[in-house]
Amino acid sequence: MTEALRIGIAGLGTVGAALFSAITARHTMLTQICGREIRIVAVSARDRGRDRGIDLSGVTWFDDPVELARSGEIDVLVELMGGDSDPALSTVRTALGRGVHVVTANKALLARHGVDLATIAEEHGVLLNFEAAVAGGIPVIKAMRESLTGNSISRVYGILNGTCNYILTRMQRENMGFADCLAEAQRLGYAEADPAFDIEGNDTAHKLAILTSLAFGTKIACDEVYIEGITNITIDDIHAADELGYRIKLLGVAQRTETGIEQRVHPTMVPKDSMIAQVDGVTNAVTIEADILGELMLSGPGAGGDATASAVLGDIADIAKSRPGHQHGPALGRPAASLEPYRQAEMQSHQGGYFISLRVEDRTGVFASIATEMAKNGISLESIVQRGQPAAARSGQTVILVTHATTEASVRNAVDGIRGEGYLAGAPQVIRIERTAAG
Ligand SMILES: NC(=O)c1ccc[n+]([C@@H]2O[C@H](COP(=O)([O-])OP(=O)(O)OC[C@H]3O[C@@H](n4cnc5c(N)ncnc54)[C@H](O)[C@@H]3O)[C@@H](O)[C@H]2O)c1
Ligand SMILES: N[C@@H](CCO)C(=O)O
Ligand code: NA
Repeated sequence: MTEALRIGIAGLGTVGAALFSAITARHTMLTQICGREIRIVAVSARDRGRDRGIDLSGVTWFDDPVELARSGEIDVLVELMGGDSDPALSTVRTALGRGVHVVTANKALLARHGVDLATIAEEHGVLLNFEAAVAGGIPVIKAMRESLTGNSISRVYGILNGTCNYILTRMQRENMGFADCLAEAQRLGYAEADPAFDIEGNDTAHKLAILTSLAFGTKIACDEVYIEGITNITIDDIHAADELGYRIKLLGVAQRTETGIEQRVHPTMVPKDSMIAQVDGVTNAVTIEADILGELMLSGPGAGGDATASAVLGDIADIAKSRPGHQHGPALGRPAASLEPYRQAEMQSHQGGYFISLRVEDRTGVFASIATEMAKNGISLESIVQRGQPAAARSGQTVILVTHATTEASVRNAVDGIRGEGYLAGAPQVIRIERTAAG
């Protein structure tokens, strides 16, 4: 039998410890499937003494993950530390540069340095696998990198952050407060080390930027993603959406338009009967619109130790099954040198429907003035309703509008015009509505 595939794991937190357990528990099965043993020979983490519920006797400990990458003891470096700079960056660079395969779950690192790292992997004839980096356990990287080859993709969108979807689901179902939902997501191992990355939308943006590159064959452009997180979404917004027949989800959307590519992350209203509206809790979903295949939707566990470890393990098994000397597929689905420059479409020209909620003072003519501002900007309304204020506010009204398809620029102009009228009693809430596949 071929020699064992020697694994070094840098990072033994939620994902690293789950991966260690999975490989240890399935040792015999993996050997049979891969035709060679997968053996963890070395690890690195910050705190050697911490109880992780795993047996580290028999593996070499490195205080410094870069030393692990340099050690010569390993065939595969598994990076599970996180962060878009050192030590993750130098650990991965060092491993690839020495001809060691890399598996990582680190979307922040790939979003910023993915093209460089893919180039180094190609130069050294090794694999850079990152299934766990986007939508956790869902095999979306494989689908886009391999199964959809030759398709032209027009749009890819989805729920890409388990923490946010978990928070929005519990707020909607149980009226739970935002902070309590977030604390629970952290306890369950879903959130990033700094959960601001989750709730402010950056984590979704990192994943979206990777998907955009795979979908459109362009260089990764994570700084070009328009980002709004979920921190301004209130239970009142969720209830108002519900009454109108919508759910609010944090979506990442990448779409080809006539002027370039739109990459946007924002809370989004989706019809309650759409497939994506039914995706709840930590579950993620990705929809890909492809010309040969048609529409593909993948859904499954998007975060958590075991779900993520499953994707990492699949990537390791692919390396174990590959044979030395065989050409390895490029990390981003095509040779890094052939990735095209990214061309950004302006957010102002985004087209779609909008939900606009305005807290207004009790004044004669307010309703008519709002309707006039909308008409002035060419916005046609699907509905406009007026209701009393939530209990917290003492007086006034809330006016809720749903628009037909219009442009971002028109909506921003109209809302600015309304602001200028002086009757708003709070910040306007604007939530985009996305066209989605029916359930
Ligand atoms: N938790 C999830 O559900 C999930 C899902 C998909 C991807 N990821 C990604 O997987 C990676 C790991 O996530 P996690 O949830 O296991 O994180 P974690 O915070 O639980 O664990 C991180 C591990 O890396 C080690 N580490 C961090 N900085 C280090 C440093 N400077 N030097 C040495 N060791 C260091 C820590 O000691 C710890 O063992 C991140 O990139 C994350 O974005 C996590
Ligand atoms: N914090 C991330 C982990 C999975 O990438 C999430 O909640 O989706
Ligand atoms: Na995945």
